[in-house]
This record gives sequence, structure tokens and C-alpha cells, in this order.
Amino acid sequence: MSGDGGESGTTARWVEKHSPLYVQATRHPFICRIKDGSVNISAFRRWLAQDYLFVREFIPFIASLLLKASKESDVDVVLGGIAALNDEISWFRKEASKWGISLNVVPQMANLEYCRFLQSLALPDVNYSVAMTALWAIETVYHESFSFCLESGSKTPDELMEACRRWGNTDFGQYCCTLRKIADRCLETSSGDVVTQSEEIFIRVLNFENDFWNMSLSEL
Ligand SMILES: Cc1ncc(CO)c(N)n1
Repeated sequence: MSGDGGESGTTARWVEKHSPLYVQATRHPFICRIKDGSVNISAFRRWLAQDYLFVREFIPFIASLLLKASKESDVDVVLGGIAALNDEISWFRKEASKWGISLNVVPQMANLEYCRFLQSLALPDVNYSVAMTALWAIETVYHESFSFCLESGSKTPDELMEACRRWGNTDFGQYCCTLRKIADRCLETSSGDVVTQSEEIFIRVLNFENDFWNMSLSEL
């Protein structure tokens, strides 16, 4: 991370400033239980089906960012994100069939609310910096969470390794790093009002992610 501004940008300051919330979202009991091998497989199954629904809603949100991006290099990065989602959708279907899980499930409340939030962020009048901050935060929570389960000494069950590698791998980490740099660059030239809005969105993403993990752990 050194030398790329990762420690000094606006997003890094927010991670520091809101670290209890950030840690709650990225070191959630659901993730800790995957890492220590004690996760209940029914929780993983619930997470998988719900996350598929989330990712379906994620597509129009990223597409809205593609429309808002003006810098050629930003367009390339967002387009790469869309391409990765195409692969991700196939992975969910393959994984669901492997586990015998139906993806045709009812979205739970925490998921519905998170999806509604994504829809509101995809509106044309939402500022590019605000939406980019959200994309960075959403992807980064997953990377930080799942890469934690890959650290040496982890007891992550073999059958969950593929899911952890999907978001925990270093290429995905690189993608998150690129998103962070784009967000930081945008925020540097944004108005104070937009910066405030972006910070609020960051906090909301962390809360939504926490609720999503809670939902995955809950018995109903
Ligand atoms: C809830 C949630 N947050 C983030 C990601 C990362 O794409 C995901 N797949 N699902």
C-alpha cells in the first residue's frame, strides 16, 4: 500500500475515523466463524442465496456508474467490474447447484433495504463521487472480510474456500485499491457538500453490510 496514497487519502481517513463500524463490517462473527471453521453451513447457504439477489441488484448500480464515468481509465475500471459480475453470476448458479440451493428465494428485509439503497444510488442525479465512494466501500468490505479467511492459520472449511478466494484474492484486492484511488481523486475536487454526502454513504454501506451478515447468521 505504501507510496500509492492509500494511507493519506480521504477514504483512508474515513476508515480510521469510523474504525469501530469498519471493523464490525469486516470482522463480523459470520466471517470469523468461517475463518475458525465453526460456521453453520445453513448460514452459508442462506448467505449464498441472498447474496445472489443482491448481486443482481448490483448490476444496474454499476451500470449507472459506467454512464457517469467520463475519464477513459475510469470507464475501463468500471467495465472490468461489470465483466467480473458476469462471471460472478455464473459462479453463484454453479455454487447453488453444487449445494442444492434454490436461488429463487424471497429477499429478506436487510437485503431488500440494501437493494433499495443501491437503487437510490443508481439514479442519474446522484453525484459520481458519492456513487464511486459506495462502490469502493461495498467491494472493499467483501475483500477485507474474505481475505481475512485466507490468512495463514485460518481453519476455513475447504468447501468454502472458493467463495473466500472469489473476493479475497489479490486481484480483487487490486481492483478495490484502484476503486479507492478513483474515489480519492474524485473527492479531492468535490465540493464540501458532496464530500459530506460521500462520508454518509460510506457509513451507510458499513451498516448495511453489517446487517447483511447478521441476516445470514440469523435463524429466520
Ligand atoms: C452484500 C454484498 N456486499 C458486497 C458484495 C461485493 O460485491 C457482495 N457480493 N454482497
